[in-house]
Parts: sequence; structure tokens; C-alpha cells
Amino acid sequence: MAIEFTKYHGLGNDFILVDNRSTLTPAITPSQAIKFCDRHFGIGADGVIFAMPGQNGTDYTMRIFNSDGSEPEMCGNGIRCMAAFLADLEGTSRQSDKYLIHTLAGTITPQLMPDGQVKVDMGEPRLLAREIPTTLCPPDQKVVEHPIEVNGKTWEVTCVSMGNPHCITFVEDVAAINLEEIGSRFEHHPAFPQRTNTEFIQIVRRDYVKMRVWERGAGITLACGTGACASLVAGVLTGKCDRIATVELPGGELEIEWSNIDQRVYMTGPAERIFTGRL
Ligand SMILES: N[C@@H](CCC[C@H](N)C(=O)O)C(=O)O
Repeated sequence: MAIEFTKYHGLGNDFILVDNRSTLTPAITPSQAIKFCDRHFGIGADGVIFAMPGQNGTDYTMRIFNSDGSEPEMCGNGIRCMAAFLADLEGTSRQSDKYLIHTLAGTITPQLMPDGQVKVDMGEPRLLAREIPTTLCPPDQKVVEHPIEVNGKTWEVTCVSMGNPHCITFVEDVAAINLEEIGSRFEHHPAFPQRTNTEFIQIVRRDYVKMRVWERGAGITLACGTGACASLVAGVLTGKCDRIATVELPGGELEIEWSNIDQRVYMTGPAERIFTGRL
């Protein structure tokens, strides 16, 4: 079997993109995705993304396997990469192209901007415990600065779903967090039945925060788009952030807005092609 692929990244969050436009069956299996993502024995990536035919009136469908083979509902940096991939495949100019993309988190709309950035309508955040999902609070309550015991310490967490689950903790200094040690403990905490992505946020100003992330199914990554959106929402819910802020990640910056007009979250950032290959 030969697979053609193109590798893209969004702020160092890197993906193998596969042209899967002829069928809704992914070209490779989750166990093959684990091998492809291996940084020593494979291509190396945080995930594999399949560009598939649209469903329910959308232009395309995006499916993604994490580097551990699990399938998340959404990926923010990934959908920017998917928009750039589609523009490359279609040979269109990258100005003002907007795609309606079907995902397991609903329809998401990335738009290619004249400056080469991609702006994504990420939809409305989901805030109730049952929507995260988490058992930290009763199902119809929001989880805002709620205590959780992890690794022998009590943390105050705020939980937000951007289609996928995020558990956010505000800290004085993100550099001081031992992410290697505690990331996986948050991910697999019994309060999160579908596991969770975990973000640590340092407020620099109301409109500028620093973030480090441990991703469900991928571990430490250089950036997480859904995580940046969820963190800005958590910052607003806790009164720490304005509705528009820059999120600084190890791989670079994202501009995030939680609109108080339509309550949707908008994310703007880069998507870069790295190389094309055949495996
Ligand atoms: N890096 C992504 C998120 C990918 C999915 C995540 N690992 C999960 O399992 O939910 C992003 O940029 O949003």
C-alpha cells in the first residue's frame, strides 16, 4: 500500500494530511496512524488528518486520529492546516476562501485571510459538566474554579468543551509547571470519562496570556487551537481576561475572540505546509 501525504503545522502542532476526498473511510487505520506519527520510526506528527467528502450540506469532512490512535471530535490547529491543504489541492488562490467543514464537534468554518493566516469560526463553547464531560459538578452546572485533587495537590480548574474536553488551571508561572509529570494524571483522572486536554495559563495582561498544554492522546505539544479557545473562555468566565486576547504558546501566538454578539469563538493563526511525501 502506498499513501501520499502532505505535512503541515500550525505553530508547531504538526499533522500528516491525507487526501481522502473520494471516500468517507479513512485511508489508514488508527494503528497505522500511531506508526505514521512516531517521530523515530515514522513520519512524525501529533496526528493524522483526513480531508473527506462533505456531509449534511458541508463542503468537506475532517476526521483526525491523535498520535495514540484515538479519535478526537475537533482540532483547532488541524482545521487551519486542513483549510490550507484544501486550497493547495484545489489550486485556488488563498484569499477569502471559506470552507464549511463537518466534524464530530459540528460544522466549523475556516477562512483563508489575505495575509495568509486562517480565521476559524469555532462555534459556541459548551460549559455544562455533562457537555465537557466531567463528574466534577452536577451535570447541568458550569465547572468554574472547582477543586480537583491531582498528584497529591488540590488545583482549581475551569472546564470548557470546544467539541473536545479541556480542563484549565490558572497559575502564577507556566514555566514552573512539571507538565511531563502531571499532564497525564489530569488526562486520565476519573472525573473525566472521555479523558481531557489540560491547559495551564499565566495571565500576563487581561488581553495577553501564556499557555502550556498537555493534549489528550498526544501529550505535550507546541500549541493547541481548541485549548487556546477554551482557555480564553475560561479567562472570561473567571473575570481574568477580556473577550479578545492573544494566547502565547511554545510554538507561537494565536488571536482568540469570544464574541459577545453571537457568543461564538473565533481563532486566527497560521498554517504552513512543510513537505509532501509518499509512504
Ligand atoms: N491540537 C489540537 C487538538 C487535537 C485533539 C486533542 N488531542 C483531543 O484529543 O481532544 C488543537 O489544535 O485543537
